[in-house]
Formats: sequence, C-alpha cells, structure tokens
Amino acid sequence: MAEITLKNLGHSYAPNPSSDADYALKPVDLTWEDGKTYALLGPSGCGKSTMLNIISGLLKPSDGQLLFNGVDVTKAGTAARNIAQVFQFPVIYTTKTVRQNLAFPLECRKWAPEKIAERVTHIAGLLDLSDILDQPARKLSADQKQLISLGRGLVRDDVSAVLLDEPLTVIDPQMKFDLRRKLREINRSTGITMILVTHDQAEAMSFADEVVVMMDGRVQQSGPPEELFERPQNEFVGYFIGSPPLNLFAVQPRGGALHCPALGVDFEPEGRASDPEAVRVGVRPEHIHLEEEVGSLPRATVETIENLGIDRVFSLKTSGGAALKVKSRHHKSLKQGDEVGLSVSPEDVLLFDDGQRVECLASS
Ligand SMILES: Nc1ncnc2c1ncn2[C@@H]1O[C@H](COP(=O)(O)OP(=O)(O)OP(=O)(O)O)[C@@H](O)[C@H]1O
Repeated sequence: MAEITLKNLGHSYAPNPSSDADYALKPVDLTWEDGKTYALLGPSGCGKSTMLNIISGLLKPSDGQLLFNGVDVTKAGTAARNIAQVFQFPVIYTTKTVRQNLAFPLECRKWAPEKIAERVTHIAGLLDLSDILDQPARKLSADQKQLISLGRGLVRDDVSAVLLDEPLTVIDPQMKFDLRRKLREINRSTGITMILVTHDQAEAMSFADEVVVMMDGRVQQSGPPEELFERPQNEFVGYFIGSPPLNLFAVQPRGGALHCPALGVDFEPEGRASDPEAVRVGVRPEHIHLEEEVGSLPRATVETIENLGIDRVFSLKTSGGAALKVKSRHHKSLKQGDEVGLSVSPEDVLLFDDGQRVECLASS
C-alpha cells in the first residue's frame, strides 16, 4: 500500500508543447494519503483518464514525477507498481468459475495451492462472493462481475492502490449504491487506497474522503466533499458541485462597498479593490431562506416548483430580474406566482472576483 505523490506532474500528448493549452494534464502537485478514498471528478475530456493512466503506468508523463511512498516510479512499468485497476466493463474470464477467476492472478505468481485457497476464501468473504464461488462467472449479474474484477485486483497481497475507472457505469442505480458502499467497506477493512474516476458528482461526493475536481486539464480544487460544497475555490467548482448548482448574482458599487441587489447584502472584499463588473456573489440554493411574510426583505416571485420527494426546488425571479433557485423541504403551500421574501446568513455568502473566491466581510 502506498502514499501517492504527484510532483509537478503533467502531460502533453503534443511532441513539443509550447503553451498551457497543449497540456491534457497541466502540471500539478498533489499527495494522496495511504488508505484513503479519492475521486477524480470532472466533465468529459478534462484529463481524468490521463491522470489515472499515468498513475497505473499505462502512460509516461511528459513532465514531473510520480512517487509511491517517496520512491520515484515515473519510469517504472505497470507490473512494478502493483496497481489494481477496475474498468468500466468487468474484465473477467467468463469460462472460469468465480473461484478460478480470483485464484488466477496468484497462480500466475506461483503461490502455493493452500495459500491461494486461503486468500481466495478471505477475499470472497470481503466481497460477499462466498456463496457463488463455484458458479461460472458468465452467469452472474453486472455488479457481481464488477466485484470479481475488483477481487482479481485485491487478491494479491502487495497492491499499492486500486484505481476505479468509472466502474459503476454498467450497474443499475440501486446496485450502484450497494457497490459504492461495499467499496468503502473494503477500503476501511483493507486500508487500500482507492481512486475513483467519475463525472458524476453525487458518486464522487458519497464515495470519497477527498474529491479532486478537474476542468480543462487543470486541478481546480482538491478537498473533502463538505469543503468543496461550503468553500468552493472558484465559480467552476461552485457551479459543478451541488444540485441545483450555486446561484450567482451581479453586484453594484455602493458607498465604497459592493451591493448585491438580488439579496440586499453589502460586501467589503478583503484585499484589493475589485472591478465590480468582475465580482459575483454565490449562494447555495440550500442556504437561501424563503419568508412568506415579505416585509422589507428583497422580494422574488415563484416561477416554477420542482418536487424532489422530500425537498422542493423553487425557481424564482427577483424584482430586479435576477433568476435563482432555492432548495427547501418547507413551504409546501407556496405556488407559482406567489411573492416571497429572501434572506441569507452572511456566513453562507461567497464572493468571487474574476471567477476566484475571495474572503469578504458581508453584512445583511
Ligand atoms: N492518446 C491521445 N492523444 C491525443 N490526445 C489525447 C489522447 N488521449 C486523450 N487525449 C486528449 O486529452 C484530453 C483529456 O482526455 P482524457 O481522456 O484524459 O479526459 P477524461 O476526463 O478522462 O474524459 P472522459 O471522461 O471522456 O473519459 C482530451 O482533450 C483528449 O481529447
């Protein structure tokens, strides 16, 4: 098992990269602690597979170094790295039984038969495969086949990390939940570092101790799910994480400070004075409160209501014409066309200058 360090690690598929734009993965410094779960999250083409393939050794990076437990493995082949990889589609021998599939990597390493039997029994127990060990793999469901793929990786006792490349794509939604829980249980019981690639934020947020958000080949932010939700470093992360995404509002200069007309909040950005045109205020739909007694609060009109079961998403238009969404489990009597007051706590307000979050003093 290994701590994985990316040291100024980047990759360009172009032979002579001349600018940032030539890099599929822009050079980045990151350390992934031994035993934790990580998710690489971002839209299609943002560089997730490039990063994963560099870690597994399928791709040699054009820039920087990759270290496992402090040892430079940048030039090491896949075999030397002892990485187990699970792909989108299960990679198993359909003509073999579950037991034979799990035993095969150990037979190739010339383990003694009794050690193989012991290890296979242990791994099958971890993965809930004990009852089907003697069934042919081809007869199993997609999620069971994915568990066998995972088992084939875990069965070796020298695995540095498990890389999961969108392994839940072929799985039914309910099974996805179970398999994700199972993966976390295995991580906790084996202490093996797991890195999941996904473009599904809910999957990333519920699986990983830390999520690495990527866009255009650049790591935008890396941190625990709550931190990405509460303190996104830039507008992209704020918008990409959360459902519905972060509300963003324009500001106007007012008496040396900045004023957000939609929410009726004033700000003083810390540090340099900002160009108001480049400043936007962000508030999570969960953090805006609706008041049915409007009073002197900023007002908005309910345009549509989406019922999500427990929660509702209210799409609103402020009196100044700004659109926003509010997510709440209250206000069941509100209907389209109703007028409501808006309130927000200063600590829930985020300020972005030129797309990057800045600290600010907010007062309602
Ligand atoms: N072998 C290659 N040669 C040239 N360009 C490549 C190659 N592989 C990927 N790219 C480019 O590198 C960028 C990052 O691709 P990558 O596959 O790493 O993204 P991704 O986030 O994994 O996307 P997806 O979610 O669609 O798999 C993309 O612009 C892609 O077109």
